[in-house]
Amino acid sequence: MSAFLTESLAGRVLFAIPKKGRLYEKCLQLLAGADVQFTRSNRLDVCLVRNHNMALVFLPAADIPRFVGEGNVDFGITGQDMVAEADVNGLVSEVLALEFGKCKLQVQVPLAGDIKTVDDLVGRKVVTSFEVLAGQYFGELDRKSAKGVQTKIEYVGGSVEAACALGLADGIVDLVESGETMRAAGLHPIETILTSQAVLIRSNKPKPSSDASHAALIDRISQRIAGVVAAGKFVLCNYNIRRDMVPEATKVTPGRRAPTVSPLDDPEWVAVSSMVLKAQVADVMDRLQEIGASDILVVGLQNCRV
Ligand SMILES: Nc1ncnc2c1ncn2[C@@H]1O[C@H](COP(=O)(O)OP(=O)(O)OP(=O)(O)O)[C@@H](O)[C@H]1O
Ligand SMILES: O=P(O)(O)OC[C@H]1O[C@H](OP(=O)(O)OP(=O)(O)O)[C@H](O)[C@@H]1O
Ligand SMILES: [Mg+2]
Repeated sequence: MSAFLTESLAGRVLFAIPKKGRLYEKCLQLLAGADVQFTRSNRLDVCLVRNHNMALVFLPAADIPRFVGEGNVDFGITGQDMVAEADVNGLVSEVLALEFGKCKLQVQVPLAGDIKTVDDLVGRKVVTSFEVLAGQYFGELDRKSAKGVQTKIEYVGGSVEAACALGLADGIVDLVESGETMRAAGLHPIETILTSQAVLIRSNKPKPSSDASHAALIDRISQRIAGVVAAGKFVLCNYNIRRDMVPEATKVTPGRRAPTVSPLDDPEWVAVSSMVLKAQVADVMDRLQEIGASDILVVGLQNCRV
């Protein structure tokens, strides 16, 4: 890192972003939605933010919990699985679940084979990129088992699913989202160790140079990101309904605090506006129609503050 860059980082809030992989693109979308302006030069893993006293540090997702935990970086985005694997309990706080990067960490074994349960794996060989979590999980099973043996946990950095076919392992512990990788490798899940999604984490050990303005900036950016996440999760539902049906309508669209009810020129009717979970909107529209609502409009949110 050039002396110039080191100097210009001094006094700035540092925000860690996964440098590549599954979480990268979504993180860029969040930063754009939060109006964090920067230009990432080719290959450079640190860049200054133009419109805030902040710099972005692009790091492997697996390293982010440790950097944030040790206070080198003020806050960051990574997977809950990475936080658990880094064993940084008490050193970082999870500020916000980000609703992407959803996956499960599962114990998987060959479909064709003699291993049917995790107990069958006790004393055998398990290959994984999550040696801490797999070690804790099988350590516990080993202790409970009457076999008096230790399950061998071996680390590989990627393409974990190939380990069984290559004769390296009897089972694996790896991430599953669609299940495509697992099925293509002739494996099936026999246990889920944890479920995960991307999260915003914050250091519990602020840098000695941090002051109140730093804490305020971390809060402001976290709130902006929360707004972008909520905008992706909710839609705005507007409709007209007879005034006497408002109590029923409020049950269907309670809103986050309460629905907005506005008078119309016709005294017997009102207009209602309410935030609704995107995942529930079709069902909500059916129910609104059933209770006599009309002109039901659903509008996507570009951004919001919640
Ligand atoms: N298939 C997936 N679906 C959803 N989220 C995933 C998936 N795979 C990984 N993740 C999430 O993204 C995080 C980073 O995984 P990613 O695969 O990007 O990192 P990596 O394996 O270090 O990088 P790469 O695969 O590019 O070498 C994981 O810790 C997990 O939280
Ligand atoms: O259930 P699926 O939708 O198939 O996704 C799961 C796969 O995604 C990740 O791998 P990635 O593509 O990051 O490759 P890697 O093994 O090299 O990390 C993970 O390690 C699984 O292999
Ligand atoms: Mg990967």
